[in-house]
Amino acid sequence: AQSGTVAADPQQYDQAYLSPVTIGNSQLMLDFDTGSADLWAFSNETPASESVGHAKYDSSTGTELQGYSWSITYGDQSGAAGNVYADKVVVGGVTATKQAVEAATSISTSFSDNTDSDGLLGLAFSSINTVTPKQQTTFFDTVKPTLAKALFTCDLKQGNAGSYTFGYIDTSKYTGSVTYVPVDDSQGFWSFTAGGYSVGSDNATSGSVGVSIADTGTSLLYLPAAVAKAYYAKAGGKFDNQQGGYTLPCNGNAPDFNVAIGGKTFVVPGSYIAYAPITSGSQTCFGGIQANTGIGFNIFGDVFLKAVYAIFDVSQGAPRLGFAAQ
Ligand SMILES: O=C(CCCl)NNC1=[NH+]CCN1
Repeated sequence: AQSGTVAADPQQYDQAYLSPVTIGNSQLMLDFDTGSADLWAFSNETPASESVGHAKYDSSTGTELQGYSWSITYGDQSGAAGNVYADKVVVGGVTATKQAVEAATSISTSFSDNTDSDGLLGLAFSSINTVTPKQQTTFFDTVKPTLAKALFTCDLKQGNAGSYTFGYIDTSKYTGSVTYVPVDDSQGFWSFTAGGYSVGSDNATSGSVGVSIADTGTSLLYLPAAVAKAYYAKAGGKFDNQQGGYTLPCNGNAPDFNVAIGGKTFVVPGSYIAYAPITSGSQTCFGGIQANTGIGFNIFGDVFLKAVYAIFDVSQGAPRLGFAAQ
């Protein structure tokens, strides 16, 4: 049975985390994304003007799936589209011999401009894979039958290399016990229900955060408008239309955000919520917590995930998420 581990290297401000992946004879840095289900890469089929500075998948090692195509748009309105190949994909020693690899023929500017990232490796449920006429499986779903345990884990860190594992849980990566919650995969996401919250030292949680997805592909933590408002009222922040979200002082006094999941309280340090100066050198920071207005559910992105050890587990039949403090 297979198992393995791969580094998750943070970009500036932990905006995304990149992991080395071998596809055919190409070595690329991909953004592992539990909020989507396509494995796509810059490729020899990507216009040169859109792929400056990126490593590219050389599709000559693959078998083209004739007439297949893909097209994806993400929550932040970025996107890409292209053709499909079957090729060997290796992640941390775990091998998929015939993985659907989606070669980009067009890519939005936010991906072209981010030269650290050579594509995405989707880890949401294959039910939202965009390949047509025949939907394809994610890397995790492809290798799942060969894994020692049908699960993968995510150990992201603030400003330091973390890791993803496939097929095993690294018990040295967390403290205390793991709290498991049921996952509703009906929309293709790792969706769970978060409970009460509190701000700063008062640890008695109140209110209810609600339906949320665990999404490594999203940088920030998107919460109900009322929860975001309550946080920034205590953090001395404000909603800044010009910045398009809440901002707060970068002065190191931001309060922690505490949220109950499965009856256990998890703490997002205030330092993660003073996310990044709005412009270089500014004493005003863009907030790591923002309102989920227009999304329809909460997104527990990297600002939350780098505070915990997360286990994406389908080994019990029904999918579940495990969270532990790190
Ligand atoms: O698209 C989403 C949000 C799903 Cl609700 N997350 N994944 C991702 N990948 C690139 C930007 N965002």
